[in-house]
Amino acid sequence: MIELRHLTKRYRTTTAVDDLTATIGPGVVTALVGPHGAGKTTLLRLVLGLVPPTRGTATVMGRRYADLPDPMRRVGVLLDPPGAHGGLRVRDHLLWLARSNGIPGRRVAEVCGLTGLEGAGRRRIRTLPPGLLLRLGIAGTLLGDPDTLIIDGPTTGFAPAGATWAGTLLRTLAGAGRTVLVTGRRIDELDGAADRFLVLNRGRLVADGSADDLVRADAAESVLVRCDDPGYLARRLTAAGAGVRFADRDALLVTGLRGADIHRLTVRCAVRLHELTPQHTTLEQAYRDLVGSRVAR
Ligand SMILES: Nc1ncnc2c1ncn2[C@@H]1O[C@H](COP(=O)(O)OP(=O)(O)OP(=O)(O)O)[C@@H](O)[C@H]1O
Repeated sequence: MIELRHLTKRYRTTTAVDDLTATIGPGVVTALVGPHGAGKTTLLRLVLGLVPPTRGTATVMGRRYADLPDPMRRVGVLLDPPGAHGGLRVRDHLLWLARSNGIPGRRVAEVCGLTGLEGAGRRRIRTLPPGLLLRLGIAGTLLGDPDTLIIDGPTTGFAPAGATWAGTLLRTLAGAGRTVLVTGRRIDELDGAADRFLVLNRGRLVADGSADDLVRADAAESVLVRCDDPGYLARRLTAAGAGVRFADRDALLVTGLRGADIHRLTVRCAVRLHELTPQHTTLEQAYRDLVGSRVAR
């Protein structure tokens, strides 16, 4: 269980994390998603005590990470792929990691089995392709059999098969009762992996829910409108406080007003309506609507 209470981190001119409150519980994979600079890494660094908060608290199982006894057995952390010891063989890297944390060497074979690295134990780390490096990173987080896993970008930059593999493993680990927190910039890459999304934009939590919740919330607010004078209607809708953009040359996508209100307005300003359809959006579109045009590739 990870608890964030009014968590805030200000750098000189930037509020990287802004008054964030959330509980990240066991049994599901929770994904922290947001574009470049949204504050994801800062949030993880705050949880791990690598930077002090300006305000608020972050605890793991009720304690600050720095106060956890034997943290590697409680929290498995992967912030960067393990590239630093490129000359080491996979098995030796994991053995070194286990021994330096008081974990029995037999765990190495177990975590290699869990992550599909059985055949790669003798390979040198610098020869591993990104997908195997990710597996090695995750294997390292599992050595201490922790209740909580924090993994930065497990699906970022990998081929779809690698992202699917990571998603399936993370779901299995969460299904066994662990708390699993992952991050990413692209929500579509995490769609199969995560049960719950915390969407971060400019340091603020702008949505919290399942993929279905996010899609439903977005669809409820968005209506496609076709009429004989979209430019004029767009101005009237904007004046009425709606968000309006052109979906194509003669269709408007309207947010902030319900279909019935839009209909009333078209009658009042004598615009002939051709179509008024609440939108069934995609997760990707819902995410774009939440974070604006800042979605990174
Ligand atoms: N040490 C620092 N000093 C000053 N500003 C910082 C520092 N670390 C992060 N920031 C700023 O805080 C904001 C959030 O950055 P952060 O790295 O947490 O975002 P992110 O969501 O992880 O982005 P990315 O996906 O690009 O890694 C950015 O505006 C960044 O420039």
